[in-house]
Amino acid sequence: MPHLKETVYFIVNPMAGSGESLKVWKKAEKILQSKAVPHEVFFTREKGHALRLTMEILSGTKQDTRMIAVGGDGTINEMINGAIGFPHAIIGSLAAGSGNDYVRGIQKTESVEEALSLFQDNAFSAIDIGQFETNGKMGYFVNSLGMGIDAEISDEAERSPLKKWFNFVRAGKLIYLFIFIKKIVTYKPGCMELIIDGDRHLLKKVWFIVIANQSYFGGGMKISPMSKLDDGRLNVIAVHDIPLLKLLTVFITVLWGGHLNIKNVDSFSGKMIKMKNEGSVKSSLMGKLLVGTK
Ligand SMILES: Nc1ncnc2c1ncn2[C@@H]1O[C@H](COP(=O)(O)OP(=O)(O)OP(=O)(O)O)[C@@H](O)[C@H]1O
Repeated sequence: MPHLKETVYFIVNPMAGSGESLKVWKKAEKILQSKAVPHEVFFTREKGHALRLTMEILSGTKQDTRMIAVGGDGTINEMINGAIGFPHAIIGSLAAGSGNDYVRGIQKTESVEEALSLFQDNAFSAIDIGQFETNGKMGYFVNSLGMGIDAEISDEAERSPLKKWFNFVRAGKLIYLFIFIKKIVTYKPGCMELIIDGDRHLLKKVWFIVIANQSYFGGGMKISPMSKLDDGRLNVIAVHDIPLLKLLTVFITVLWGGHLNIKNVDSFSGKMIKMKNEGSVKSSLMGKLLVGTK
């Protein structure tokens, strides 16, 4: 375990939460200075930079190294992908994005003070990490990955110029709801083949399937309340064959996890999951990563 005298590395995404991250960093910096915590800070310049910085820092040492993202789920996701293959990486995040599902579900605190104290108190746990393969691309995740309307919503939210506006009025999460309402009219649910640890499930009219390693997705929706961070399994939630009105109730009840009582919402769990429609995603449990948790 690292000693308090060892440098803590911060990677700040100045664009996360439409600039909110810089305010979060200023607050964190004051706390670090007041407690004389040795630290170094790097500011990301573009997409992919947090991943490269993480690899560079970790390849320069073999000692346990604490690295903290100051950003949202995109930033911590890049850092996790950069930390793969470095067993001395200890990763954490300060909530500074618009969704912040990582800090909500994994670190279990969105407070800057509490998050920093986790790292000072060496409050770390090893959590499961998922690996995925799609269209020849390989990557890693600790939150979730999805196929269907959910993936299209996340993708559009990420690219939407409206995200900045929603963040500006401090309603960052509403971007997902806004795009969902737009998509629900145009989305055509299709058949999906799901193979979980060798068992095949053929699902008709699939609206979305989420493979979750932790409870939250989409900026605070409790998609997978039964997910456990260290149980060595991934959870699968599939919403299919559902009338439109009932689908709307899924998107309301998912806020507290009540959607699992709806007949057309199925849940599974396993270690190796394959999803196939026009594209395909293969996902499996990969190993463990040490992160700060309450
Ligand atoms: N300097 C930069 N300029 C533009 N984009 C950047 C820069 N640095 C990082 N990025 C990209 O910004 C994107 C958004 O960051 P991030 O996901 O952390 O914030 P967010 O979208 O506000 O939060 P959340 O994902 O929790 O909703 C990431 O995909 C990241 O790669």
